[in-house]
Amino acid sequence: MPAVSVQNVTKRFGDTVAVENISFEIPEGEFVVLLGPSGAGKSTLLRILNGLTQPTEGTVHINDNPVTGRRSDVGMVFQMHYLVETMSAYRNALTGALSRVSLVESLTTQYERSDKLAALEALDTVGLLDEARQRAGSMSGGQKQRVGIARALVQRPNLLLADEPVASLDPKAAEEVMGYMKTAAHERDLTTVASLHQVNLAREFGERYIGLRDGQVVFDGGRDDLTMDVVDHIYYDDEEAGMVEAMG
Ligand SMILES: Nc1ncnc2c1ncn2[C@@H]1O[C@H](COP(=O)(O)OP(=O)(O)OP(=O)(O)O)[C@@H](O)[C@H]1O
Repeated sequence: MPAVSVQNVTKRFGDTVAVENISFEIPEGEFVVLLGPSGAGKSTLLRILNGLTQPTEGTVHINDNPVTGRRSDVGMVFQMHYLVETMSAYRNALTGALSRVSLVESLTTQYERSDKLAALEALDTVGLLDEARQRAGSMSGGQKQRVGIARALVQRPNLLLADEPVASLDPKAAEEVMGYMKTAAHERDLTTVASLHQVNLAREFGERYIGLRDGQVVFDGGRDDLTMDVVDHIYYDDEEAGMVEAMG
């Protein structure tokens, strides 16, 4: 049974076709990178996987269960970390546990001991155990993003999604954050789908690549198949790709 199964998924917004007849399966534990130019449909696809957006056509299954709405077993890391800046890294990570409780419970939250341990474990995974008490607002962009990953891990997800998680970071911090995300995924055999704009990072951390263009899958393969020609094909139309080639 694949961890994720996407079958003939199309999403239209009025006349705009954001995602067109996409199908793929992801085995458990695979680290997939979504590539594609702006507007290719990456965020829409991630939101469909998370149940935040309903496809116009087609189906998505996670561990054989159809995705029909927001799922608590899908963790999400965003470009903007959305941390509570006045709270500590630990408290922020702990809020990942809220996805499993009802709204009423969350207002009077008494966290379980197992959740507190999970928060500390997750902070350890992202290399921030020593900074657990530090206020999120006083952390660097890379550290904040790592807290965001820890928070998603506390959710105990079956699937981890990341929408351009390092787009606002400098290259060194971006590489560090991706390294921690990969480690976290491997340690937990956690199926991961991350969209990335930086092809070099994608190459370094991805195991499989799904290239989107105009809402369609134009590439699905491993690192060895992700040649420069393939990257050009994903990002540029044929005329542009020819110009890029000619420029050397
Ligand atoms: N809520 C919406 N309403 C209308 N159109 C939308 C909506 N969300 C996305 N779109 C359109 O769907 C297409 C795909 O957008 P999407 O944000 O998924 O692309 P993307 O690959 O994530 O782009 P980027 O890298 O810039 O984030 C675009 O044409 C976009 O304008």
